[in-house]
Amino acid sequence: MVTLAARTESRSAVRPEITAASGTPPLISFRDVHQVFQLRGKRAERGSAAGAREVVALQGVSAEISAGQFVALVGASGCGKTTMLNMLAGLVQPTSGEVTLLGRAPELPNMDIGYMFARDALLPWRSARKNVELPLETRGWAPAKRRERAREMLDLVGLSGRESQYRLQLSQGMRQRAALARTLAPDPSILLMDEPFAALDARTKLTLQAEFLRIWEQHQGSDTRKTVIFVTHDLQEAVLLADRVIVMLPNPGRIADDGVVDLPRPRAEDLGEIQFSDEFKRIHHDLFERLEGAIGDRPPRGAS
Ligand SMILES: Nc1ncnc2c1ncn2[C@@H]1O[C@H](COP(=O)(O)OP(=O)(O)OP(=O)(O)O)[C@@H](O)[C@H]1O
Repeated sequence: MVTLAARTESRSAVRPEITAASGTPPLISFRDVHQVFQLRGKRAERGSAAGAREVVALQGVSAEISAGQFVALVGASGCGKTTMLNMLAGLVQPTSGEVTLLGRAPELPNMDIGYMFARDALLPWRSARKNVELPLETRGWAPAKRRERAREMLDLVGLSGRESQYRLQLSQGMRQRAALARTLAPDPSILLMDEPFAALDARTKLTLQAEFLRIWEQHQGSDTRKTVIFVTHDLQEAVLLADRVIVMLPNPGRIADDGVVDLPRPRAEDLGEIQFSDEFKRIHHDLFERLEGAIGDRPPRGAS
């Protein structure tokens, strides 16, 4: 059943199935979060010409995310998606409001978090294997254990045989695979993914989406399932991968819609077909309408 139910107006009452069980604090909580960045230097000069020396990156953002949920943050450039990830990573403190991870303000560094970016960010002077070993080094793993884990992870993402190659010798798709292996290697329980597949061609993107989902869905229904916050511009990608889609709007950055995607799981093996299914099209269309409605500052068609 399609249940893109929780709309802007009812955002404070997030649907019961996506809130934590009563008595259990949510893993992640944003409470009335505002983020204002002061512009300096040339940006401020440009801004002042337009009458603004600051950017309201987030305004009144509230959301709760339970452990094990796969949440997509979707929206146009500048609506504050990366800022939300950076807050969870402890890189940005909110101007006002509260962000908590297991009831506490996020701290830096947090070894339970894996952060993956749109561009691979592989260190060019390190081989693929050495890149994957990097987060294990910072966590103090012994060299032999690191090597073994890196090989295992590169194998998992289809890069066995490429261990000793460097960034320049790898295609963009291979670099993203290596970056995915590096993110997953220390087995973090929370994955912050900032447009991880945006730089890929459509075919490679679908392959990597499926491989990532296969790895994530292995732990389906167990306590070890990772919580994923997945930033994307691509509504289709959001519906295909996530359990829940939070749609954001810019100027100021805010949540426009927040709903559950009730497509069956596991999906990894059928992603190619799912995107052509009637159910997928219906959810995608519904979300698109809601987004258009929010952009136009008018209720979407069919809303009462
Ligand atoms: N450190 C900073 N200093 C000043 N402005 C910032 C800073 N970080 C973000 N911003 C501004 O805040 C707004 C939100 O930025 P953010 O990167 O979170 O958006 P986004 O939705 O992730 O955008 P994109 O999809 O383009 O990555 C933008 O206008 C951006 O220019």
